[in-house]
Amino acid sequence: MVLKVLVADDISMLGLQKLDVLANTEVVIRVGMTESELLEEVKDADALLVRSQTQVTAAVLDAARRLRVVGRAGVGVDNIDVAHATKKGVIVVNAPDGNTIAAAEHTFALLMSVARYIPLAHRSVMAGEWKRKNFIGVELLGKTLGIIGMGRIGTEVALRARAFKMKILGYDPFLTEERAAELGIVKTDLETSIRQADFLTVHTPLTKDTRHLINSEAFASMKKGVRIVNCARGGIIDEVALCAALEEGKVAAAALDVFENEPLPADSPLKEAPNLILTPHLGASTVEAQEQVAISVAEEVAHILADEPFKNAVNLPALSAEQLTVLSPVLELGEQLGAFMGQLFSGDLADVQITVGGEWTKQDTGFLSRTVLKGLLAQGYADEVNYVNAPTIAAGIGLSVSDVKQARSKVYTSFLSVSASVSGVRHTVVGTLYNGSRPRIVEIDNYRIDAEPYGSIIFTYHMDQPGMIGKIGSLIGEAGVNIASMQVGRTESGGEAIMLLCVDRMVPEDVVTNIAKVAGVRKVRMLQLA
Ligand SMILES: NC(=O)c1ccc[n+]([C@@H]2O[C@H](COP(=O)([O-])OP(=O)(O)OC[C@H]3O[C@@H](n4cnc5c(N)ncnc54)[C@H](O)[C@@H]3O)[C@@H](O)[C@H]2O)c1
Ligand SMILES: O=C(O)[C@H](O)COP(=O)(O)O
Repeated sequence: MVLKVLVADDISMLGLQKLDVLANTEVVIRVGMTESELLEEVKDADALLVRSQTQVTAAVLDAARRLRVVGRAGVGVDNIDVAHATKKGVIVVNAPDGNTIAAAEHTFALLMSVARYIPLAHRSVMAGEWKRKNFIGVELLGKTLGIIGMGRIGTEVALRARAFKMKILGYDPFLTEERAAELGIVKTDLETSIRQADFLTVHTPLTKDTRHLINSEAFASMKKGVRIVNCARGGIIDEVALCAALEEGKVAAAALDVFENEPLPADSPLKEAPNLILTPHLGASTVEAQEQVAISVAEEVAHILADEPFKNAVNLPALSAEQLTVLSPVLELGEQLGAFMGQLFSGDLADVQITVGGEWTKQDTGFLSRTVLKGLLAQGYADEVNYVNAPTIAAGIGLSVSDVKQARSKVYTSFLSVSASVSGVRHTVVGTLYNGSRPRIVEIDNYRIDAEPYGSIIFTYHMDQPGMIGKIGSLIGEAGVNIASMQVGRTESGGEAIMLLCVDRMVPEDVVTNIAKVAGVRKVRMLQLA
């Protein structure tokens, strides 16, 4: 099958060339599609690449029957319905670092512009005027700059402001005193930054907490003559309140690169507001940034389509290449244990407990529950479930999942235990790795066992009595199926026992039925693992 990568926004060719590593792939560039064109084009797309213009709505995601990844050549993913993508198992990746410097430099260009009215003075000269007195600005030296959001861009803005010898206040819930001291800035609360700033710049994402963070109440508490910049997201600053504050002179000047509605509507009141400088979302628009974000996101998409490790997913926990090298056999064990459990104990699942034990507790095993759940839920959700949506599907069916770490292990150096209530009965499967890389099942409920969790498996619960192995083995042999290995386990002589037979292929249904009829067999299951 030919893979289709649909490019819906203007993305640098230098990046798109990175997709050439994919065999059998068609890159379809359709910039500026209408919504209905997008709904049609996305139907058979395996990947969709966008910037901030294309709205990747729930309807777009629902129309996409094969979509595995949405790649955002930039930072903000507010044009993508990430929650819906997660539900549908579609990975969303962005390019978080590529445009940081471009956005920080554009912020600085706007800070200088609000200090010295440069675009307004330019417009005046172009209109034939020479009004030097109208454009008396202020210096940055010694002024207080308030930065709301001290992430990548906020930090770069702070570093540049230090060169201008500004006093810098930073507000960010994740900013520590140590980090602030390291950057040479003062950590404050939101109100202090807003109240004391001569210049205020916002660098947060747009969330329900940051929408209209800077509103009329905030403007009221600011210094008269404050200058304001938004090069982050439209809507962080309330545009109506900003217009009013500019009209009354509370705000001396402001600059916006981003807007509540983009493109800016022709009748926007922002166009009439005094001392307001507008740029059309240019923060990331440098040659360097566009090349970097395009390369980064195209490489990520290529990795995802080739089933290789990737790192910038916004709807999956991050795993570095080093972590992946160490953890991949553990993750594989998790998925196989989940699948084994899901197929062996069918019924109403509730209350899954995933316990990591021994040496593995020293690793970041946050991803592990996704692999276990993917294996476990594959029984009921086959092709639908993947690492992205496994927790969402689990939550959707009311399955509570707890992750436990148990540093001490009496028996194994490291182990993984999956325990769940199935139709009211608690079952546990324990696995470990042999030689650090070969997954083994070592316990099933109270039975000790040693089996590889792969391929076709026949599993029985039966009475521990002479002749059982021979009878069951004969039925399988008569069906022409080879037995590769056999494991038995019992808790006491003459009690109930288990048998796990790895066979070269699935045995026919009627053979399974005949095994179930052997006297002393209580239950038989045919499992098919990857
Ligand atoms: N204008 C442009 O073209 C352009 C270019 C790049 C990025 N951006 C936008 O700039 C913003 C920042 O990007 P970044 O790469 O620095 O992101 P980032 O994730 O590195 O930083 C965002 C910071 O905001 C903080 N934050 C979140 N909620 C907050 C709140 N309520 N109050 C204070 N701080 C809060 C976070 O803790 C984080 O440190 C994003 O909205 C991004 O989309 C715009
Ligand atoms: O979030 C971002 O990366 C910026 O807003 C850039 O958006 P753009 O890719 O549409 O220029």
